Formats: sequence, structure tokens, C-alpha cells
Amino acid sequence: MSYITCKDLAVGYDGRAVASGLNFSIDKGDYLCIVGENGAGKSTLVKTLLGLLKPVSGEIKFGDGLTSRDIGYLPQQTPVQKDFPATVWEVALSGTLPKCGARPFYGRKEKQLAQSQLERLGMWDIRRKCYRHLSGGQQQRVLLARALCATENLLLLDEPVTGLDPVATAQFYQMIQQLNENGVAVIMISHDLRAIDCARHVLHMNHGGSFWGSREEYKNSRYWNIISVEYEKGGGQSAAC
Ligand SMILES: Nc1ncnc2c1ncn2[C@@H]1O[C@H](COP(=O)(O)OP(=O)(O)OP(=O)(O)O)[C@@H](O)[C@H]1O
Repeated sequence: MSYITCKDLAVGYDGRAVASGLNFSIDKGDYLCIVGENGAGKSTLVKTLLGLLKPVSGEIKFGDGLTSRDIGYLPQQTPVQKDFPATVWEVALSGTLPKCGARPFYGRKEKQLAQSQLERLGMWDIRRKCYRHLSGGQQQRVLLARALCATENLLLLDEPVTGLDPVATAQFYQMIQQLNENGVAVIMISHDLRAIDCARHVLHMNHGGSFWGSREEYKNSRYWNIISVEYEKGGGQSAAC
């Protein structure tokens, strides 16, 4: 059974849909890239998958032991978040909070988990550094470690390469690719079409409808023709996946 199956899903606010007719699923180990024009409802879909909004209509089914609480979420970063006055260690450790239950402190297990995720992403040696003093790429790695502390089943990344330079972007994609090869399922929202080169499936959302299918099917669809022409005009490049 799939981790998530969405059938005729409409998402929105106060009972009014901003996107509808969404049909897609994400399986264990999958890599889904969500693309689409501004305002198409991508972030609204994310909030709905995380259980922060109720579907306007249709259904979201969780399977294979997954619930909306088992999603490791890397949100879009705001300027205030980039300036967060905490150490790398504190930010990563905060990802284990849901595992503490009613306990008001971190136990040995949580600390070991945060250490292993920071080591995995090459951030352990700078654990005492202040998060706000890191480069954009390093900050994203720390947030990734934080998300992995919450779960290793499914990561949901909302525009994770915004503001990163081309080298940091390529390194970030490679890191996600590696995690995916090690069994972590990925949902990545992106305005950067290079992200598609790494994905197995693509969900394209726009105001006139949506497409979901394999990367190959997407690249043969009219949705790809439209978006890639616009992207080339903007000087897009290919990813190194
Ligand atoms: N809290 C809210 N209440 C009502 N409408 C909202 C709210 N947040 C967003 N919207 C509207 O929902 C629509 C979809 O917004 P959303 O942020 O999901 O799009 P998006 O595809 O993520 O856009 P972008 O690519 O620009 O990030 C927009 O018309 C937006 O104005």
C-alpha cells in the first residue's frame, strides 16, 4: 500500500478550493517533485498533507503505517527563521521533540538521534556554531537533519533551494538523492525545474488542471512543453542527478 494516496482531492481555505482534481500517490522510497505556477496551491496542498488544513473535498489516505505526523517537514525559510539565535545542535535536536512525548527534556535516545543525523549530513563538527552565522546551504543541511530527526520515512521539502547559489543547489540535490537511494521517500516542491531530473514522479499543478505521472510521462506531456519553454527563457540549467 502507498504511504499517501490522494483521490479527487480539493484543497483550500474556509471551504473554498484553490486547487482541485488532485489524484496522486506516493510510495515507499518514492521521489515526487511538485511544480506549478505561483498561486496554484502547492503550499496549500503541503499544509493539507501535514494535517494543518482539512481537505475541501476528496480524500487523503495514509498507508504503510504512515500518518501525517510521520512526515519530516522542511518549510520555506523566512528571513526571521534564517536569523534564528540557536546553535546547530539545538536546531537539530528540536526535531526530536515529538518523540519526547510528555517529557519536558531530551533523553539519551533523542540526543543520539540528533548526533547521528548531524554526522550523516557532515554538520557534527560545527554543532556549536550559531545557526544564523551559517551559509544558506549549511542552514538547509541543518534543517534537513532536524527533519530527519522527526522521521526517516518521508521528507516534505518546500522550495528548499530558494536563495542557494548553483554549487550549494547541486550539493543539496545530491544529498537528497543519496537519502532517497537509502530509502527515504521525498516530496519536493520546487520552482527550479532541475529538481525534476532527480525525481521519479512529477505532480504539476496549475489553475487549468493538474498532471501526475512518471518523469518520462511528464516530459512527453503538454505541461512540460509549456513550463520548460518558460524556464529556458529564464536561463535554466540541468541538475547533476
Ligand atoms: N491563509 C489563506 N487564506 C486564504 N487564501 C490563501 C491563504 N494562503 C494562501 N491563500 C491563497 O491560496 C492560493 C494558493 O496559494 P499557495 O501559497 O498554496 O500557492 P503556491 O502554489 O504555493 O504559490 P507559490 O508558488 O507562489 O508559493 C493563492 O491564491 C493564495 O492567495
